[in-house]
Amino acid sequence: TRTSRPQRILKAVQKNATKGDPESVISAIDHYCRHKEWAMNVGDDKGLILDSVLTEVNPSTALELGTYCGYSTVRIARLLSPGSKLITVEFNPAFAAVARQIIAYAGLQDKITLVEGPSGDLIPKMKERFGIKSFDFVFLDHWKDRYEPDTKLLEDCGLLKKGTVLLADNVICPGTPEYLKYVRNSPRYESRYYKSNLEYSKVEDGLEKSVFLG
Ligand SMILES: O=C(NC/C=C/[C@H]1OC[C@H](O)[C@@H]1O)c1cc([N+](=O)[O-])cc(O)c1O
Ligand SMILES: [Mg+2]
Repeated sequence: TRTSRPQRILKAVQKNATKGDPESVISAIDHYCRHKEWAMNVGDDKGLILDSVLTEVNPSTALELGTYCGYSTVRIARLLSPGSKLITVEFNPAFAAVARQIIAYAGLQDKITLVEGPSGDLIPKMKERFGIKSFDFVFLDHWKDRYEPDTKLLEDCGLLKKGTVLLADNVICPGTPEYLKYVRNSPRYESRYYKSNLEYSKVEDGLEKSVFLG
């Protein structure tokens, strides 16, 4: 049977990127997805906003919901200070298998823990399993109808602290209306919209940055 799109993305990385060089892995994926076949990576345009927010926050402990092929996982981990950690959650085992290989190709496996399973089940286990007190930064990029319930779950599990930054992809396209309503109306968050475009496209999309006020 045909290869999968994630497998073709992995092949493009192995062919065009340099082992141990995260920038070349990011460029290889962006080039493939812009010129060969679209894929749901956060991409280069929104990726620059992700980079700038990350540099500002400089998280010691970060969480990503929705790994897919590991594009944003590599984007985040490459900017982490020594000793900082990123936990990334992926439900789909086939996606996770490709992501592990792309993360290893970038040489970032020591900074990243990829956990397979539903975010709703894994979030309540974060403290006991990974010794996490709280997250400094959360990137939401998984199923769009899970952003709001998982944010409430992170609150209820005491995984957010005063100043934790949530950054959500796709708040316009495909859209996350319930999540936007929640963070923009809740007195516990200070939210701001960063207008951009859907990855490898001219369609509008953007990132919502929400600071937890405690
Ligand atoms: O569904 C999207 N992401 C959710 C990913 C869902 C997958 O990741 C978690 C789970 O394994 C699921 O199979 C998405 C969709 C579009 N899109 O334009 O359709 C653009 C994006 O940036 C997206 O993150
Ligand atoms: Mg996305």
